[in-house]
Amino acid sequence: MSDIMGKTVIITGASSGLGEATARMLADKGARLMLAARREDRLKTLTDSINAAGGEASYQVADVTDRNAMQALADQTRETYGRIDVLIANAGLMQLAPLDKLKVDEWDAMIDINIKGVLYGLAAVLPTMREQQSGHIINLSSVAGHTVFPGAAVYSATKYAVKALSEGIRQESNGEIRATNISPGAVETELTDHITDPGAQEAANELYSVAIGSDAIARAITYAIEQPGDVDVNELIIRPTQQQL
Ligand SMILES: NC(=O)C1=CN([C@@H]2O[C@H](COP(=O)(O)OP(=O)(O)OC[C@H]3O[C@@H](n4cnc5c(N)ncnc54)[C@H](OP(=O)(O)O)[C@@H]3O)[C@@H](O)[C@H]2O)C=CC1
Ligand SMILES: O=CCS(=O)(=O)O
Repeated sequence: MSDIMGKTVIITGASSGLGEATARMLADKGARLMLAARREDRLKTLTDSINAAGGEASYQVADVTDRNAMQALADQTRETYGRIDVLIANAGLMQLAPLDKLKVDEWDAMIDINIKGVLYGLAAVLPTMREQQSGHIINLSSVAGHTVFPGAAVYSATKYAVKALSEGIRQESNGEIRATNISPGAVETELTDHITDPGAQEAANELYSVAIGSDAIARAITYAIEQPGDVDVNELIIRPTQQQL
């Protein structure tokens, strides 16, 4: 199976931003979706809207930091659709602040969601993909996974880790699993809403003054999925044309 029609796709972090935009685009192209996040009201609204428009979507509430919940998500996807073709490990948290502020709880949360969340998703779907001898893991890294800037050290560390995981999956794929690392720059979503440090918020407002829309990233993810099965798009960086960082 090489294009999108009929492919079963799990999207974590589907309740807003990039996950929601990608869900809508893939549904339009005939993917069968399992949408996951913590906010059930958002997931239900999105799922109903996709199904009402003739698409095929289900949802499951799942916290990516809970390994059992991620396994249950994969199990439910198999039960609903019979297979798992693509995992989009998109759920993420960005809490920028200088290291001196010692926002250790925020460091923990970013490490848990951005790194362990990606790993728990991988652990949940990999056995099924091996059994199928095919699958596609799409991880959301960031421009911050390619460069570091003041206030972003811990967020960057998590996104460098995501990039390393994507490359590791590629190298160990044994020709069965495609691995795509997506690195967006500033995109208009709820991502910056979780910054608690006023100085970092101000810097983020400046960086995000040139932000582009979520559809740009949805198109990049769609491009990676719709390639023929022997073509593995490994790395895409998508920035606003006006972004300097
Ligand atoms: N927007 C941007 O400029 C950029 C974004 N990215 C990355 O893209 C990804 C998506 O972010 P974006 O759409 O922008 O931001 P949003 O804040 O809009 O979306 C984040 C999503 O992650 C989900 N999420 C957060 N924590 C958890 C958790 N513990 N368990 C399950 N789901 C969780 C949220 O859902 P809920 O709260 O309902 O659980 C939400 O759906 C992130 O990995 C981010 O780092 C990378 C570079 C740039
Ligand atoms: O992940 C966030 C995008 S940027 O700040 O690194 O450009």
